[in-house]
Amino acid sequence: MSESHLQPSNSQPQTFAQKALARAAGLPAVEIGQVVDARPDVVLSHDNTAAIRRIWLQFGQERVVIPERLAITLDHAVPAPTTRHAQNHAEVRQFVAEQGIRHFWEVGRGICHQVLSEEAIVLPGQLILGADSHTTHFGWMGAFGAGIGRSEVAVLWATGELWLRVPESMRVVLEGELPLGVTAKDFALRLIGDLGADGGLYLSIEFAGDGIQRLSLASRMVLANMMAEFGAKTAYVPPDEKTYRYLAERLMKRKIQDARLGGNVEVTPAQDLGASGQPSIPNLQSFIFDLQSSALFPDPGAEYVATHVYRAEELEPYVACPHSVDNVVPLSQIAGTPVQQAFLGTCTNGRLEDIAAAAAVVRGRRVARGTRFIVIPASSQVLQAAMERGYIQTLVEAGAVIGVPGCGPCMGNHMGIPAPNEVTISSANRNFRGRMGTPEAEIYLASPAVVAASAVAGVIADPREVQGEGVKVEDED
Ligand SMILES: CC(C)[C@H](C(=O)O)[C@@H](O)C(=O)O
Ligand code: SF4
Repeated sequence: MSESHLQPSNSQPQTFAQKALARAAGLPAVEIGQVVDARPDVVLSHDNTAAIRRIWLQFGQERVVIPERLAITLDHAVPAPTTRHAQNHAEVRQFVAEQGIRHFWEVGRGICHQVLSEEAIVLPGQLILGADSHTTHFGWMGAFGAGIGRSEVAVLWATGELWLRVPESMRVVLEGELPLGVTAKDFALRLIGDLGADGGLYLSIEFAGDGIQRLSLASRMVLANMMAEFGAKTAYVPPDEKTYRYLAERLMKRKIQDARLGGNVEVTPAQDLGASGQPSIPNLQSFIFDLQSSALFPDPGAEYVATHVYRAEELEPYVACPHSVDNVVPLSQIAGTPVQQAFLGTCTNGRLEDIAAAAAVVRGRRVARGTRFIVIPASSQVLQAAMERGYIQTLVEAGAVIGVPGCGPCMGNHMGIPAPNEVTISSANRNFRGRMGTPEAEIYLASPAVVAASAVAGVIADPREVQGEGVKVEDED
């Protein structure tokens, strides 16, 4: 039952979370703490779709009510490593076919959060609820993304709506420019280290400041993604021209492809390809304009539980030590720790700029004897772009192993499970005991450049020292 009668006046300053949930609930405005019935624009699930289906079947429904809003990827254990996984995938495919789900991506396309971003399935100001804790990811574009449980997803399939409490918000400001070799991952680790893994519990983390706007889109994804490890309900980065352009290009491409495939998506002639076969600029502009109009921004004077301000120049590379993401120390304190495995990938740090950073570090070097370097691009598009730019060749020449786009060993499914007592340095977001399989393994979390530097050094290492002059990687957005 919603409490929508508790409507505040529209004129009070609102946080992003208030605005986004008011929109999703079809209300003019909502109070912090109010419970609303929200209708998400997108409902995400992945390999766990089959398990959700078993819950949903108990409702006795034959058709999900919002098939067009479902987005499903196979990414967590792909290609299927065991018969059990293969059976699970088969069930997911059957569900997709039976329910006529258009937004489905097969094994190898990539990790759900990356794929939905690349396909512009979610747009600024929208609400995405996903059966995956890192659905906070979509804050990179100014969408409200939140992880929910499997039964909640089953309820959404059945009814199209779910109650949510409007969270309180925390404002996190980054001022200035990150020094060479210091990344969004380091900033996220520093924040979580300072305030604890529950420092953002059920909060909406609103990023702000010129330091945030300077970040590449890929780096903004790192921040929003990592906020799941801060206990946050959602995260928000204000969208800008870069965001709109990225999404507009992809949205336009997808709509045109859908129309060509004979789908029921309406594409007006104005949105079709120009005579050259290339999308013409005015059409792209119209998509950009639509995205700008749907974007939501917090009002000045909105209510925050706290504001934390960081000066980018004062940050340095950090590492989260075993066995918790808030066990954070400066890299310099832990450098020299031997590692048997270095893992670069995941929805946190498996993008082109991450692979570029790693390639820049290992170019002309070899992975240390006694250390494996596993690189898994977050998506097939990332893999392709990394091949075109020669990064994959550089990494393979250095002795890295390239895996199929997907989650890989991130949660201990396959493709790089450590042995007991081994140490892994990873670009992922979680390092709790047993995360990659055995509870006896140790996991350190760091930025891609640190992971790559450690792979060639065989010990946790500073990329700025391995590289000599530091690692300057161009913005790849
Ligand atoms: C399997 C899935 C439900 C899980 C999550 O919710 O995050 C996974 O993606 C993870 O990172 O642990
Ligand atoms: S890459 Fe890791 S954190 Fe991201 S969705 Fe997959 S298992 Fe979860």
